[in-house]
Amino acid sequence: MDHALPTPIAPATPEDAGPIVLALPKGRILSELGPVLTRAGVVPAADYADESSRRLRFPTEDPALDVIRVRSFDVATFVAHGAAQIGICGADVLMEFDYAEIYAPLDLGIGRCRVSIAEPVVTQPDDPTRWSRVTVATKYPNIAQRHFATRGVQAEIVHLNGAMELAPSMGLSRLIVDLVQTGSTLKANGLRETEVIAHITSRLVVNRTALKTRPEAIGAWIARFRAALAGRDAR
Ligand SMILES: Nc1ncnc2c1ncn2[C@@H]1O[C@H](COP(=O)(O)OP(=O)(O)OP(=O)(O)O)[C@@H](O)[C@H]1O
Ligand SMILES: O=P(O)(O)OC[C@H]1O[C@H](OP(=O)(O)OP(=O)(O)O)[C@H](O)[C@@H]1O
Repeated sequence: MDHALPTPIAPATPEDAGPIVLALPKGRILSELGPVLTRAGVVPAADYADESSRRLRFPTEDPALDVIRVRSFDVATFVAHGAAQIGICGADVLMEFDYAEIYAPLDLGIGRCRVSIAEPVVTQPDDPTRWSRVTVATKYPNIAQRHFATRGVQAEIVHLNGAMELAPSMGLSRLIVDLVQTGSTLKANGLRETEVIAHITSRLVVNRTALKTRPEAIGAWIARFRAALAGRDAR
């Protein structure tokens, strides 16, 4: 499903637009991002990496760039609406929302995991091709629904924001769709991975309208991140 958005109100000139805003996800991606940001020349105020700080918007050493720190899912929302012009989030988030306004030019190769289906180890083997409907606990309702629909199966979604692994044993759902990396969370909760829906890494994302209205600034940031990935220092 394509999420259409109202057209953002463009400033009269790029100069009126203020600093470019880079939306960064707090949590595990942020902890892997440090070296890439440094090589790309993003040097935010010292407290941006301190998750106990209550501040959410940070200046950087470059007066033309500010950083905001938001939840991973919200990076896509800020960028899709043009509130932030660029951002970094997992491909899982992009798959879930499928925002037409977001362009994802760069795979950052961090935050590697997969979106998978899992079921209780004790579940009797069954032939999924014979299902017409199935209950699924997930924080990815669109990904799950689309995936099962391609099999002709109607997914009844139980939408959770975390701890999906508890759902089958507590009678909430037969299956879960969640992120898996080492598999240790599934194992610790008596589940097994039965199918990989997608392999995931983190992406640099940009707002398509901002790329048209401020092509030099946004293009320069894409180039800096590309150089940083290639191991070159942008500064
Ligand atoms: N186990 C994992 N291994 C590697 N990458 C992961 C893993 N779990 C999540 N990710 C990636 O990191 C992103 C953010 O996940 P994280 O667990 O930090 O936040 P969250 O718990 O989904 O967010 P919030 O705390 O806002 O609810 C995910 O969208 C995914 O791309
Ligand atoms: O296969 P593993 O290496 O065990 O990783 C998978 C776990 O990582 C993620 O959770 P996270 O730790 O981010 O916690 P949260 O979703 O509850 O925030 C995901 O939702 C799984 O629970």
